[in-house]
Amino acid sequence: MVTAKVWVLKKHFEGFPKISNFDLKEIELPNLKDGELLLQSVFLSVDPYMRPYSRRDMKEGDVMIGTQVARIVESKNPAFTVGVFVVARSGWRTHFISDGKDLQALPSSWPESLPRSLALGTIGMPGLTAYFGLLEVCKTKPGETVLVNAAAGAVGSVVGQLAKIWGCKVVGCAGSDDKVAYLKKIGFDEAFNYKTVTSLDEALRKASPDGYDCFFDNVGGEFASVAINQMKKYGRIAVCGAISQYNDTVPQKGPYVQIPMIFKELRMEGFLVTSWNNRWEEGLKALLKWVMEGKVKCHEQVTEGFENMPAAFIGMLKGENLGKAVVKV
Ligand SMILES: NC(=O)C1=CN([C@@H]2O[C@H](COP(=O)(O)OP(=O)(O)OC[C@H]3O[C@@H](n4cnc5c(N)ncnc54)[C@H](OP(=O)(O)O)[C@@H]3O)[C@@H](O)[C@H]2O)C=CC1
Ligand SMILES: CCCCC/C=C\CC(=O)/C=C/C=C/C=C/[C@@H](O)CCCC(=O)O
Repeated sequence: MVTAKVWVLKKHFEGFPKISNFDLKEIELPNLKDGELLLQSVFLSVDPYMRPYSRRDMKEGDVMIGTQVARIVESKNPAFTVGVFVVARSGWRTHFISDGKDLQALPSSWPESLPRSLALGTIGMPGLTAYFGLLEVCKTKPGETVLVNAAAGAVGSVVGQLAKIWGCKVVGCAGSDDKVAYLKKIGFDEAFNYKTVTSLDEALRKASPDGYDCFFDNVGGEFASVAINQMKKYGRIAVCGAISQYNDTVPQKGPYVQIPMIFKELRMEGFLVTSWNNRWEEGLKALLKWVMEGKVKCHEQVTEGFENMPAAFIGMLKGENLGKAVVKV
């Protein structure tokens, strides 16, 4: 019998998550039945969506939702062999049993030298979010100017690099000087620390005096209110996330966007990366190629130890991560 460790949501979040919202439990896993697999998590993802989705999808006592890279350690399913690595959506667990239906194998061309944790970030759901958000929502054209916030994160850092590959000028903002330096290192044309600029309006105007053709919004709130007034005519706004609001106990006002939307004939479109589930293979293949060619640089914020999952999650929400936040078990 294998004992799995799991993190459960002990108490729904009120405002910013706290360590006390979580409880670490042990579960004795049964012996495998025919067709089943036993897997061990090697890397687990902590993502912003877990904060709003927990209230919508979970009840207290449930195992926290989430994805992991896991290794097959025992198999009673001829389609899966011991030692193979997959991406699963089994939540915050060290070990789990699967019938194989909900597992995604890493791309067959995944090189041994490439960290498998990237399957949770640049060459995974966040990278695909950037890929489809730019390609299918922003529909960037060469020579256009793209703005992205939370730009040093899992999604934002890929947005900026893909926009560069696709011939755009890229402006990014992030919440620390180290992150701004990183953005310039990976090719952003302009980058600034939104926490220290005296005026966001001036910082955006200085970065691109002619304004923005595309705005890839990961943050929402006040930032969006300011940025929308600097969109060019017929600009496109991809509403990817609103992390500035996930921990609010009282909904923020605004942003009041109607006048610039009309006057500049803007298109603002919310999207979920899961809308392109049937094209994830296409995106992963492209992202893997760009990473191997060195055209897309990756950075991970690795937290060691399953026991530190809540701290890694809270840290990411506070902006302590540069690049994709993952937990190494
Ligand atoms: N629509 C979709 O399908 C998907 C949407 N998303 C969304 O994309 C966004 C980025 O996700 P992801 O790349 O995984 O996360 P990141 O790796 O970017 O980590 C979150 C970052 O958000 C920034 N942040 C946190 N709070 C605030 C705040 N109050 N104001 C401004 N910035 C803040 C911090 O960076 P900083 O230092 O810049 O403050 C923090 O590092 C999220 O909104 C997420 O919900 C992600 C995946 C799929
Ligand atoms: C409930 C309000 C939600 C408002 C928008 C919040 C977040 C947008 C966002 O971050 C969406 C992310 C989607 C991620 C999808 C990931 C899947 O691959 C796995 C989801 C995990 C699971 O369903 O178990």
